[in-house]
Amino acid sequence: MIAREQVILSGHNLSKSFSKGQKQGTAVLANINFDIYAGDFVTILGQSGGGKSTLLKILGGFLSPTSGTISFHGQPLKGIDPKIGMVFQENNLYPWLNVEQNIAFGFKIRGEKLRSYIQKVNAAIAQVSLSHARKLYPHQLSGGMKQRVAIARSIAVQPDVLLLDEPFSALDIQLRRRLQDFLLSIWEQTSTTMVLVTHNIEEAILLGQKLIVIGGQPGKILESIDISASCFRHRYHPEFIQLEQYLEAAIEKDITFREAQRTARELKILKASNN
Ligand SMILES: Nc1ncnc2c1ncn2[C@@H]1O[C@H](COP(=O)(O)OP(=O)(O)OP(=O)(O)O)[C@@H](O)[C@H]1O
Repeated sequence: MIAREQVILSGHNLSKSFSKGQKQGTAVLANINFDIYAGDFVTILGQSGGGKSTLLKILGGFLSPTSGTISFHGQPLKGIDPKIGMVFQENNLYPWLNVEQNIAFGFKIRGEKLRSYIQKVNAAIAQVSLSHARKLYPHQLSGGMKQRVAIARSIAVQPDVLLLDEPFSALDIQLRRRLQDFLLSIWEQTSTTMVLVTHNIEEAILLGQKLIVIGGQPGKILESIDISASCFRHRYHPEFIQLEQYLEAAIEKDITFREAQRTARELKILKASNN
C-alpha cells in the first residue's frame, strides 16, 4: 500500500447553496471538513440527491463553494486544475474521435506535439487493456470499454488526484466488479490519489481505505471511517459485512430523517396556506 505522506486535498468549512433567481436557494452542503492524504483511496457514500456530486465538482474546481475553501497541495484551489482529473458517470467521449484520439485529446488541445505525449497515451491504453481497440470509435465499444477509455483519458495526463463520480453505476454487476478490480490495479500501479463517489455501500467499502458518509439536509459528514486492514478488499469478511449492515442502517436513518424533515416542511406550507 502507498505510504501516506502529506495532505494533498482538503476542505475547510465548505457549504453550498444553489440560488434560485434573486432568492437564496436551499443549502445542499454545510460545514464539510476533511483532509485527503496523497495516495489515499477515499470513497464518498450517501443517498441520491444528498450532495455527493456537488461536493466532487467543488473538489474538481468545477463549482465554487458558497463559503469555505479547498486547499490543493496547501494552496487555495481557485478553479479547474490540470493536476486534478475527473471521470463522470457518463463517459463524455467524443464520438468523432477513436480511442487513442480521445485519450490524446487533452494533450492536443494544449498544443503539445505528438512525440511529447504519444508514450503517455500508449501507456494509458495499455493500463486499461485496450491496445486491441485503439482505432475503434465510441459507438463500437461496450459500456465498460467506454468507461475504461474515460479513465485512461484522465490518467494519461498523470493527475495527482482523480475524482470519479459514480463511474460504474450504469454497468451491470459483473462488469462493475471487473472495473472495480481494474480501478484498484490502476491505483496500485500509479499511486494516484482517488476520490470516488458512490451510493453503493459495497463499492464504497470495497474500494475505499477511507470512507466519508454524507447525509442530512443540508448534507454534512455523518461518518468518517478508516476501513480496517483485516476486511480491506474482502467482500465476504465478517467485518466487511458488519460494516455494510451498519452503513445500511445509518443511511436508512438518514432517509427517515430527511422524509420527516420534508413532511414537516410540507405541514408548514399547509399551515401557511390555511392562514
Ligand atoms: N446546478 C444546480 N442548480 C441547482 N440545484 C442543483 C444543481 N446541482 C445540484 N443541485 C441540487 O443539489 C442537490 C444535490 O445534488 P447532487 O447531484 O450533488 O446529489 P448526489 O448525492 O450526487 O445525487 P445522485 O447520487 O442522485 O447523483 C439536489 O437536490 C440537486 O437538485
